[in-house]
Amino acid sequence: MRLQVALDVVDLGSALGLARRVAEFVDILELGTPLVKAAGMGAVSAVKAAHPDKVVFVDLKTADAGELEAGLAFEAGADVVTVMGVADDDTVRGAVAAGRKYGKEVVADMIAVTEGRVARMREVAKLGVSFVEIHAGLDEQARPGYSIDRLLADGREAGVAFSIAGGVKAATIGAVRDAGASVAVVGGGIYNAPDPAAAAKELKKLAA
Ligand SMILES: O=C([C@H](O)CO)[C@H](O)[C@H](O)COP(=O)(O)O
Repeated sequence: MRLQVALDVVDLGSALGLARRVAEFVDILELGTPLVKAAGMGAVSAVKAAHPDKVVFVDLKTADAGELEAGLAFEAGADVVTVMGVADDDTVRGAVAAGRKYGKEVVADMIAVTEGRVARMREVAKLGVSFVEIHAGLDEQARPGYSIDRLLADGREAGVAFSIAGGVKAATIGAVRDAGASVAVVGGGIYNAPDPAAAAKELKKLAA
């Protein structure tokens, strides 16, 4: 299973600093949505230039104009972008069309799809996304009683390639791997750690 770090910081300097510390232990560097909104597509180019050997994942969370938004990120150097799984099918198709044009990948982020999530994951897979991200966002995680278990259950049931995001940490990354995920996404479990590099190293070992 591959390890993806979500660079959920809001300025490019912090993102580059965090990426530099953890890159050797991760497979995928994600520019989180807040970073993209704060720093723009220039941040995509800067991270790719600093880490040409890493997969650069740009969490656009596109909800409309799929081909246009995905194309902007691919032009800037993204290897993978996200489109909202809850978006219109034509938005997903548009992002996928941009991916085909640039020879890059599109992931459907299933954040906010709670009812009928497995069925929707199968639909977007048929629309051509490379895999789905089964995701509980930061607001959902903050609610009392949040558990990653439902994400894992949906992954096991779906029969499509998936990643898991939603507060993954050392205590849960083994269960993410055992559920069959291709990628574990970790944000706070790395950037909030006292030593992000040590946390990433440990997570990589546990993910293997
Ligand atoms: O995508 C994310 C979130 O919606 C903020 O943009 C996070 O990057 C993702 O949830 C991973 O972060 P953690 O949940 O802190 O591991």
